[in-house]
Amino acid sequence: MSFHTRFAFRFSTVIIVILAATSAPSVFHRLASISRQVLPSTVKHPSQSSTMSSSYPKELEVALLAVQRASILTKQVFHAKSKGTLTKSDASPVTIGDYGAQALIISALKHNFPSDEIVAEEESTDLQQDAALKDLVWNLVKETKLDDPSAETTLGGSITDAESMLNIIDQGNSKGGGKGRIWTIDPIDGTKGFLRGGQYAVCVALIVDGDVKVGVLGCPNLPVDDSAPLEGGIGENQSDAEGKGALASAVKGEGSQSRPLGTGKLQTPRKISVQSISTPSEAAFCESVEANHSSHGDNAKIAKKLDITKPSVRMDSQAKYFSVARGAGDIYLRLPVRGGNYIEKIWDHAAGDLITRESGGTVTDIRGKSLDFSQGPLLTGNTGVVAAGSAIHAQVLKVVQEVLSVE
Ligand SMILES: Nc1ncnc2c1ncn2[C@@H]1O[C@H](COP(=O)(O)O)[C@@H](O)[C@H]1OP(=O)(O)O
Ligand SMILES: [Mg+2]
Ligand SMILES: [Mg+2]
Ligand SMILES: [Mg+2]
Repeated sequence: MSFHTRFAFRFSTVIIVILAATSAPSVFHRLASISRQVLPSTVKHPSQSSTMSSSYPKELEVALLAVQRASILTKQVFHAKSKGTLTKSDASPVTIGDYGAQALIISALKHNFPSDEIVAEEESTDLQQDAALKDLVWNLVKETKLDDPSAETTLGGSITDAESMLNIIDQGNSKGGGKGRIWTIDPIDGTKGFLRGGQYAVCVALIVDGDVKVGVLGCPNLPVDDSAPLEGGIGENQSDAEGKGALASAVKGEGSQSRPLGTGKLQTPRKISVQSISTPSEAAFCESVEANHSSHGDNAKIAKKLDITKPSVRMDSQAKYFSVARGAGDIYLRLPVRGGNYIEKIWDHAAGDLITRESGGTVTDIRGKSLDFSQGPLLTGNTGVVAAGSAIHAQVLKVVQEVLSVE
């Protein structure tokens, strides 16, 4: 790094510390006031909520609270002018929000389920080499708390210092696979969306013997209202203003739910389901903003063949799965980019896949195979994703296969 770059970076990190210190109380105050205005009904305590009837009650409760707490942290970074962004070796961005959210989620999971394994997106190597950035993440992590002390007690696992925080970030280094209990975490899915002020998601899922059993998605910039229309454009300038912030969850075989994201006690959940359309021509498409993540051209050809007239809505992250699951969108296609060789990661799909299926959707790859989470961190057995309501999935898949010439 040149002297000038280093100076600029140090200067910007100092600014972030100042911004974080001065803006945190107002952000918390605003969040509290949003939850009072928009979220009238709260459950008494998470353990008394509808999570009680679940076959994974503790796992669901901890995952929901962990995502909620991590989202408080990401929202602070979302509002900061500078987000402490680094570029990883695969040229993708990572921010202090990604590191901080991962540390908080892993500490809660390890505290509650010490023998479970974790496959998480980030690792601490770059932070170890940058003391200023590390301190920035540590300041966020140690300050971020749910505003319900009993929920904080449930999560437990408080982190003692910056060095332990690095160690905790690296406890997400399991190789995954098809045996045992494995959590997968994407602390910020859609980091590019996060940076451009669009959609992003905090994602946690529990995979048991290769099968996703629990999935939670925190989407701070999606509307609370499940019936709100999909927001158009390319997902820019979406924010967590009043009425935004939704938390989706599902347990295998038990359906899926949505609730306001909130900042403390879990709010009362509502059941969600895909929209009951029986012909794809009525469907609304969601697709990636990034053209190198999914082929926009092939999507357009498929939409045309299906006689879809509504313009496709572009948004980043697993917010697309959540949108299809609650009937705001109908079809999410993630099609291999021609000439590309990207293999999807489990943390980018596990929670969204389960939430969509538990909402009455079907999720396959372009060959019609279910997503296979038993192969390690990568979805090596799958190519692309086709997610849609079960009533239209077969028709959509057929056209996907025609357009992509899938044998
Ligand atoms: N070349 C790529 N092709 C497909 N997905 C990618 C690629 N590079 C990064 N991703 C991941 O795609 C997801 C974003 O997808 P979308 O474009 O649908 O929002 C993110 O999980 C992002 O990781 P990350 O978690 O680092 O943001
Ligand atoms: Mg990333
Ligand atoms: Mg991701
Ligand atoms: Mg990520």
